[in-house]
Amino acid sequence: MKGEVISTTGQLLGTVLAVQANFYRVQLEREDREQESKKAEENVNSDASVPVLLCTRRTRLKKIGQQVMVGDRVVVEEPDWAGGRGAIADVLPRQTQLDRPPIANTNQILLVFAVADPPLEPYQLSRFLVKAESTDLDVLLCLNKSDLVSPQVQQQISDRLLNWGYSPIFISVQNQINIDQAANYLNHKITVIAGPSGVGKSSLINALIPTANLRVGEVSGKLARGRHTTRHVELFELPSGGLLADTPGFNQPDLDCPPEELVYYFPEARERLAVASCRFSDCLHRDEPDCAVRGDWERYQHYLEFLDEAIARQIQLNQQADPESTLKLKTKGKGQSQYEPKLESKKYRRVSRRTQLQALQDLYQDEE
Ligand SMILES: Nc1nc2c(ncn2[C@@H]2O[C@H](COP(=O)(O)OP(=O)(O)OP(=O)(O)O)[C@@H](O)[C@H]2O)c(=O)[nH]1
Ligand SMILES: [Zn+2]
Repeated sequence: MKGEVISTTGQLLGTVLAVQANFYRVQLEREDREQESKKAEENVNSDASVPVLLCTRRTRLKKIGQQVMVGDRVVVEEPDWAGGRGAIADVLPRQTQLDRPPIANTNQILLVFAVADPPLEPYQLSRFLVKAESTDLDVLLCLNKSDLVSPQVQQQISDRLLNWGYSPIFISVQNQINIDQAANYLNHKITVIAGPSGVGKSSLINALIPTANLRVGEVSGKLARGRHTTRHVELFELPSGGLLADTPGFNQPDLDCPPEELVYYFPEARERLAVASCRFSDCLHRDEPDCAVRGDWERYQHYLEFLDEAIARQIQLNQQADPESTLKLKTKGKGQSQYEPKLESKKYRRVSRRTQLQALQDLYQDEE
């Protein structure tokens, strides 16, 4: 039986597309939809094409504090086919979890940049790439507006990015170039789309999903704000299967990974470390002797700059977590305070490592 593939117990499984107040829009998995349309056939009033149920969360889940996120695969009970309602009874274990935007089970990040208008800035691109790599998800790179540059220029860009460890797909939403090729990479996956403003993200989503109807060419103004908040996340269904997250426009992503991890977010540096090791295991690849990473690769300068930033950030975090290295300010009563020795100095404690999958969060900042 087909249904057995996804559920051995005959449960209804679905994916949460959006969260609206206390309701969850759940798209049933294909096999279930066959069942559903069978049921719908039996019911004269129902619409056989409705694949989505508006669901509540069972009290039991609330009691155990089980959150339901967009992207979650859930067990749906008591489907009311005619009314399009149901109840979420369980959440399947998450494969991945992004915090900003909050999406479970994301497979990959699709970075969109333009080859021109706005011009392709290597440093900015590098930053987005490093941030995306730090999520540990697969990273896809699409370069839009290829209609604006010659094939020779495209080749130059392509050669350069190959040295960075990437094979970009050149697309033109305007001239419908390579859109199908890009779409192929999104099949049956949950993809988060990201990239700077004006590169054509909305245009691309509209080209991939004509029913999405996103506004194009709107400078992030007041109208756009409602949609562009991290709190509102929505997954759009791709016609050939797969889900795409429409995400807010965002600023320069912060690089907040621990400094010692940064190097792994450069594929070309990873390659060096795969074949050789640095003399010191805690090498930050600056001026340490016998470093396997330091060298004449193009983005080494980017690495050094991002490293400074990551170190500065870590120092700042340490200070926030521990403003006095050995003394703690204790407030007593009304405005009285005194320093007390700490029982345990946190001075040398490493900043707790954030889940890598949360690292994208600074990509998506509320525009407020
Ligand atoms: N020449 C050319 N222009 C394009 C192409 N794709 C999109 N554009 C134009 O680029 C501008 C920005 O497109 P959007 O889709 O709004 O860009 P966005 O990335 O969603 O921008 P934000 O919403 O600010 O993040 C619009 O004027 C589009 O018409 C393309 O392939 N070629
Ligand atoms: Zn090194």
